[in-house]
Amino acid sequence: MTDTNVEAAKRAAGQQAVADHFDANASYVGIGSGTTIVYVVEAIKERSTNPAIRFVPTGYQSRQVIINAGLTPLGFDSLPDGVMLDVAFDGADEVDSELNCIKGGGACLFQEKLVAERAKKFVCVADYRKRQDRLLTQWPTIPIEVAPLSQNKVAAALKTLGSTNPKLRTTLLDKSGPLKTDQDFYIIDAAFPTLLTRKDVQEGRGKGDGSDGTWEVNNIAKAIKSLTGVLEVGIFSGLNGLDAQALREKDGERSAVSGGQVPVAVYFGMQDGSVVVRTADGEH
Ligand SMILES: O=C(CO)[C@H](O)[C@H](O)COP(=O)(O)O
Repeated sequence: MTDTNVEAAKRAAGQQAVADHFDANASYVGIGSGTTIVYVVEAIKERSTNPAIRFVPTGYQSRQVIINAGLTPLGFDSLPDGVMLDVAFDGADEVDSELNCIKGGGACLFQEKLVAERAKKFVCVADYRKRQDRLLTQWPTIPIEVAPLSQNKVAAALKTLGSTNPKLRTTLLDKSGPLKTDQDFYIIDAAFPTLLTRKDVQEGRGKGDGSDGTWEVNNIAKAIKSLTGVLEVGIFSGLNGLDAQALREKDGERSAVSGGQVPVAVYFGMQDGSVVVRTADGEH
């Protein structure tokens, strides 16, 4: 499989995700980071007719992609109070059968989570390499954004949680030192054994709470997030945006405080040119 085929798979995923989830009358659209999102923006550009539409980026690279496409960016902190994004699109490093994702391969996880949670619908686009049953199957580590001062302390705590080799991410030129995120924080990439899904725990494949060496996705995300010095964890888990929104509306609360981190759908561009769509109901 050549790089050209991987790029074709990404483009096919982006085109179909936009065809299914982008409404040309939308007012606010979240745009994530990475290489696949470029194809989403390309497809949006072909369809967008509303001159007042605004695109909320998840970091520097994402903002540049929006601007280079001739679209108008809007900072997350400029969104009007109480307004949710109509939809947010983003890439993923790995996706499990319950639609939990690992993100942060491009070091943008904090703003990506802010944007995903602010969207009525969060949609992911990826190529076939990211389509797995469990997280940490092919993608090796959980990216974690940490305050520079806390890096040693967090790395030690990650080892006690069972991470074999938490590593500070450096720039491509190793000698230039630690990579800095858009928040001027560091990234620790922490290897753990393959993570269990909720179903795995229900079916007795492990306790999933770390006590027997197994971790379920939501449990490890919470355990890492609770460490002082951790800004955000590159695991997107829990309820999806539509479920979270339905719960808020049922409870009579329509605020834009928190949507879901889990996509309602993930579009995987496949090696044969087709696109597989994974939702809570399965794949088609
Ligand atoms: O989380 C991300 C950046 O932090 C990206 O969305 C993720 O790494 C996917 O990137 P790509 O589309 O290049 O595979």
